[in-house]
Amino acid sequence: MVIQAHHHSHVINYNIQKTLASLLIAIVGCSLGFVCFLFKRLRGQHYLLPALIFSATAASMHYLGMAAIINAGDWYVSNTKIILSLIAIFITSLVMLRLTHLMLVITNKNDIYANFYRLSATLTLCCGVAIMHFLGSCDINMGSIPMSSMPKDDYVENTIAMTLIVLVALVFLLAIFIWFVNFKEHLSNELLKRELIKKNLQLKQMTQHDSLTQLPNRLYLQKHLNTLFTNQTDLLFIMFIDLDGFKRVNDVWGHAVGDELLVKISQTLKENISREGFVARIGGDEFIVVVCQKDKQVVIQLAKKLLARIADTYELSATSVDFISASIGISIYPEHGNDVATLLKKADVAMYYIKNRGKNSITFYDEIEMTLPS
Ligand SMILES: Nc1nc2c(ncn2[C@@H]2O[C@H](COP(=O)(O)OP(=O)(O)OP(=O)(O)O)[C@@H](O)[C@H]2O)c(=O)[nH]1
Repeated sequence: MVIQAHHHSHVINYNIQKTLASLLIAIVGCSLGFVCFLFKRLRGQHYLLPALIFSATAASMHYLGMAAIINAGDWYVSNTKIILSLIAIFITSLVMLRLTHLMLVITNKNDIYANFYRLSATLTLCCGVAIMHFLGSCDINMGSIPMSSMPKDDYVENTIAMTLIVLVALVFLLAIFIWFVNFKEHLSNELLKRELIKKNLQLKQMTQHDSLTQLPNRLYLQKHLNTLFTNQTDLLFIMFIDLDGFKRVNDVWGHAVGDELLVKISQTLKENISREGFVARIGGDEFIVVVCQKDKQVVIQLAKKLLARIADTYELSATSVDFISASIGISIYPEHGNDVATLLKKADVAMYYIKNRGKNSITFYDEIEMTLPS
């Protein structure tokens, strides 16, 4: 179009193959650049590759288009100007992509900022293409080549051919635009879907975990135990751990310090259980440890280790605490029951049995020694 706008003393003709090739490159390159940009956008802000594709496309289109002019006369462009034109189109492509990204992340597309970014992105790309065009063709001298010296089939009459080419290009661009609008819709749906999945996961984490210690809560424990019951071949040991003397920490140093201690004890339990079992917090200073083991002695050793670790000294922000211990009652699946409520109740009864006999110890549930509350 710009070449057409020049005032020439003669008719300019174009090599049809080269002209079509430059249009094809423009269409394919722009589509590829946008697809690459939009897919990258899903993963992060990477503009480099799409900007390279856009600038390579614009440069190929421009220089191939120039080469398609049959009677261009002397045409020479210095290396410096070629390099400058490439830098200009690359930088403007980067800026255009950044502005497009800013526009796309605004949810309300009629927002004044969204319109500002949309307009700025368009103008930036127009400026980039214009700069590249003028830098890349300012030294051209439209000479006149006598028509009679050209093979007849090698060129087409300027006006009709160019009109046809521009019309075909417009149809292609319209198709790409419609595809792009649909794709944007698909993209925002995809982003919304991801956001929804993330929020659902957060919600699940919140409903199934204790907010203070981030340990699984009673709900999660119940689900976990039910899953274990269906898949379990070994014995399952359910340890009911209740801290001894915890209330004193709250009473003397306040709830914040008590919270701090609970977090530390949770970490201690997690570290000492690691992959041997599962730890949950089901109440104030009550924890459950589930261990899948064939050997009862191993479980006794583990429970003793937990007692020793819990009785460690804790360095807290306000004080150090060295008087905490724990009472641990243990029930066994399937010996003591095969549902969560019964097994937790029996482990709880065993734990109270210890509490009433001096605390800081472990015991298994015993049908004869202990009585279940009715
Ligand atoms: N800081 C803090 N305290 C809590 C939380 N939940 C419950 N508590 C407190 O924990 C205490 C638990 O009571 P107890 O188990 O009777 O206290 P204890 O001193 O360990 O008593 P024994 O088990 O008989 O040794 C209560 O004072 C509750 O208010 C919590 O999330 N944070």
